[in-house]
Amino acid sequence: MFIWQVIFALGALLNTFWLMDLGRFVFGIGGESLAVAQNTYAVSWFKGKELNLVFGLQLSMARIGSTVNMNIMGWIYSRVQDLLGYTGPSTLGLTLMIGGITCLFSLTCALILAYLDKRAEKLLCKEQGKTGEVIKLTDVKDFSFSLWLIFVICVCYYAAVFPFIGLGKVFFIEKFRFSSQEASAINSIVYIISAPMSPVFGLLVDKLGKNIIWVLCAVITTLASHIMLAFTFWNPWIAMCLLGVAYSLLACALWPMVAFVVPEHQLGTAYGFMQSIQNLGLAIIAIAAGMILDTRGYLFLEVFFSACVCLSLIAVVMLYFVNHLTGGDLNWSAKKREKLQKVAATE
Ligand SMILES: C[C@H](N)C(=O)N[C@@H](CCCCN)C(=O)O
Repeated sequence: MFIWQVIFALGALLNTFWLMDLGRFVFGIGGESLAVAQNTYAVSWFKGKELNLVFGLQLSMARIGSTVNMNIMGWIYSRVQDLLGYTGPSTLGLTLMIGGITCLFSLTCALILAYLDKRAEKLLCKEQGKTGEVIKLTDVKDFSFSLWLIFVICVCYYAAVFPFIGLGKVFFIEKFRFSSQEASAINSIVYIISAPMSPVFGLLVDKLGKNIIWVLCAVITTLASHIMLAFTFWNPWIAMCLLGVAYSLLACALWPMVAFVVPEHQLGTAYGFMQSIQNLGLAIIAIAAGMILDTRGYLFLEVFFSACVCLSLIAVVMLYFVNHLTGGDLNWSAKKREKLQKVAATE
């Protein structure tokens, strides 16, 4: 990602748009692979401990990053412009190079993590505990129905959050007559809420367990928020704050569930699939949402997003029953999980 951020910035410096496109394309592949690795690391180190909190903290860091980026890049661009005395490709290129410093920091952290992970593996003799099972893409055919339901919840839920935020600014300007600045502020509130709230919710889910119930609460709250935005003229800050809280709760409770339904050696494949399906869904839905907006307007768009959340709700309810009927541990309380973990350790 660091290398391709530099290539992206070089593309701007040289005023070569195709090079910028290429840089972003590979950067995107790297970014999602990084997220898969992060999730897998988190599970392998924290399953049975503070896993939901760790996911909450990851999300919080990512959201602090997005918020800082949204607010600081414009300022850096102006400073570079003042320094060079003109606007244009070199100003943009230099600004993007400066932005790349965060990728360098990320790379340094990844190298330190790799070293610590290797060292811990040796100290804890983790190699000996390995089952020798080989990772194959064909593992997909062994994925349980519960895992596929988690994928459906993920794609349908995120479809009503990320593409909505993408079109949100114009929505608030058109429907609520907000100024451009007010619309930007309300549109970023979801990410701003998620930065402090995600670790809090992560801790709560760790202490209480019952992941499916939390996901259910988050999906219902999100549906209420979209319905408010679609059919009422109530102050939209209420709906957007609700959406921010619901989104933070969902992300803390949903992603760790994968660890309960797949064996450890298939975790990377499962998270990789979850993100591929999520991104495919987001790409299709972002195009569909844009078309609906152009041809039918904002009411239809909000109804469309509400329908996506409804599909996600159906999948959560199905997951609840499938998990119950198959004796799955997705909805166990934290106490029960701890008790069974102790029993397993003594056996
Ligand atoms: C970036 C990825 N496609 C994604 O959707 N991430 C989730 C959270 C993933 C859990 C923490 N690694 C998000 O809500 O941003």
